[in-house]
Amino acid sequence: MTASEQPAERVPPQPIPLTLLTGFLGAGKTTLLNGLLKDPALSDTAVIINEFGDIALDHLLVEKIDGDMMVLSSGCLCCNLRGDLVTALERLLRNLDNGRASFKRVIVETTGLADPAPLLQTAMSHPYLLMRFRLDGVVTLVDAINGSATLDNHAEAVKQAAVADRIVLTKTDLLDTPEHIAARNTLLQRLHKLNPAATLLDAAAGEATPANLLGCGLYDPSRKIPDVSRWLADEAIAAAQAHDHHHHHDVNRHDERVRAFTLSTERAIPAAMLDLFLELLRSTHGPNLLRMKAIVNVEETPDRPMVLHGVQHVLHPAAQLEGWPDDDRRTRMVFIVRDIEPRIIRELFDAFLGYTAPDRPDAAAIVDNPLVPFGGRDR
Ligand SMILES: Nc1nc2c(ncn2[C@@H]2O[C@H](COP(=O)(O)OP(=O)(O)OP(=O)(O)O)[C@@H](O)[C@H]2O)c(=O)[nH]1
Repeated sequence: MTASEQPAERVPPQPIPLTLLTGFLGAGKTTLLNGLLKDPALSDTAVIINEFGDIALDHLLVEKIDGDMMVLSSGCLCCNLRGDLVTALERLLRNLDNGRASFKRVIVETTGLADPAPLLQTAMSHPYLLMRFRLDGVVTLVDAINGSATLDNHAEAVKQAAVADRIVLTKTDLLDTPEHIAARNTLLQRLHKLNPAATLLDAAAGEATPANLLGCGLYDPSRKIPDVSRWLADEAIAAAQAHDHHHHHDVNRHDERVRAFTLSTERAIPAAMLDLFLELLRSTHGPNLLRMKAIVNVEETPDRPMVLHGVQHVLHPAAQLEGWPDDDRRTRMVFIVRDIEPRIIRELFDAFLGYTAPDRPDAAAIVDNPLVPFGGRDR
């Protein structure tokens, strides 16, 4: 056998960098991802999106240009999600190895409710994944408007900030009063205390570039506050226990207080009705409306659906799409709420669409008197 006939020595493939993109509900993860994916530096990127609840909309809203994309709709943030992530990463590798996909980097966008510790623990300890991927960094987005309230109320948000290599402050362009600016400075101090080693970047200032976000180097928990190592150790124990623990999770339920649900209708909605419905919702339930995402068939523009985003009391300006992303032309509104009974919002929606029951007020009655029985807290 001549040298040229020798079987080529198998060189193990270079581990693929994997970035975890996290941040609380509505912080701006998909917006940032869309921007990043347009950059030629990220043309070879596979994306895994994890959405909370059983109806996923994000995959319709990510303007993916090429490469692989997977959506994991999984509400369970312990064993199921861990397993789903492993399965999704393995599937990507299979596609890569048999030539069905070609990518050099993976970005995992977590749900805003994700506790990052189990995901990190999985990425850092699963034997096969460790061989093929290297955790390149955790990028956490923090909304400058809602960030402080979110840190006060949601332990997941604190963990997301504490484990980050890069913290990106979003929505600083919306800070237009001296009080807002002061609140932003307090938030920055708080984030620095939570995670002194993370680089803080401002999205609106154009700092969230691929060069600043990617290539963080191997993930190093020892550079984080001591809690992070403890969380990861706790997760290692939880992962071991999960082998013996297969329980059924309601994918629309996060905990006792937080849940997701969807409203949908075939009926086109008049723009004025939609505005009234959203305003009433925002003014009545504001802070407990953790997230609202919708694609809406507006009566006046049936071929150009409206995309809506609500984050706590902030209703972002609506965007109009050039066309429907797929054949499904129904209005779909996904809500993630805290301490609100889905029935309350569903009945309000029905009233605005004219689906009233004999014992319930219609839209006019609600608008004339917003204290009719829709507004209450009902856990
Ligand atoms: N003004 C402003 N709006 C932003 C910024 N980043 C995101 N948004 C808006 O915030 C809303 C939510 O953004 P998304 O990117 O969908 O947030 P997300 O974190 O992916 O949301 P979830 O997946 O539900 O957790 C959208 O209306 C965005 O246009 C920003 O820096 N400035």
